[in-house]
Amino acid sequence: MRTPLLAGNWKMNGSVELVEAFGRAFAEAELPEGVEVAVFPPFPYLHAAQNAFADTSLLLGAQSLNPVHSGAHTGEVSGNMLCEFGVRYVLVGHSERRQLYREGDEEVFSRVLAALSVGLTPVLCVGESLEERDAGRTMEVVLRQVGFVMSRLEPEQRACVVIAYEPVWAIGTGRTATPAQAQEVMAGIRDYQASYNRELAEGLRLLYGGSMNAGNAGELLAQPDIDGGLVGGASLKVDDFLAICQSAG
Ligand SMILES: O=C(CO)COP(=O)(O)O
Repeated sequence: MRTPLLAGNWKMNGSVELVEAFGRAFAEAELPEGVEVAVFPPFPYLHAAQNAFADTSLLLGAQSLNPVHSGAHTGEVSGNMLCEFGVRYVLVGHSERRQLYREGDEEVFSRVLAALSVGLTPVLCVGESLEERDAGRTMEVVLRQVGFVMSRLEPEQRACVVIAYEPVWAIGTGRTATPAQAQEVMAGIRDYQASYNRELAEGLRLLYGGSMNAGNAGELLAQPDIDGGLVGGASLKVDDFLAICQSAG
């Protein structure tokens, strides 16, 4: 069935020291069998992470990529460059990028394509604002974000995408979606995919993100349509992140 994925998005946090601490802790840690764990440090730490994680099962993720492969794009990083550092996953469409850097659906789609073209697995982030939830528009917003990308992909490309549902109001606020709220949206995303292709929908990996921590992870991860987590703040503390990974068993 679906392989659970626990993904730690460090955002603009961390240090070489933290990378090394994760390497040491995960080299000794016993993780549940069949669970994938990936850490997404800022770009400058990818090389250190590739070395520090060499003796662990930790996979490497990146937080963004430019849609084009090279050229006059000062300050940007391409998918090819990420691959050189052993990166496997890349976040696309995180709400912070949508809000702070004005990345709209078209932009998100071009980044998903760029990731797929170099063999990276895009983690497509979607989620509604509090205003949208209060207006009863959660499913409409989430399915628009999902559909904009997925409906433009070939079936074999769709099969390579991971989707992370992160309600914007739950990110960094300590206000987690209840397991029932998260499950309802995840099931809605899977049903929507099933309307294209049932088999693809069954294999689609769906992560929950938004104030996930060691205390609430077990209950969230026990939901039938939640296949893992995209963890922000709690992924910066090695013991907390390990505890979350262990609750995926
Ligand atoms: O945005 C997130 C992960 O991408 C979630 O962040 P928090 O876990 O800090 O709420």
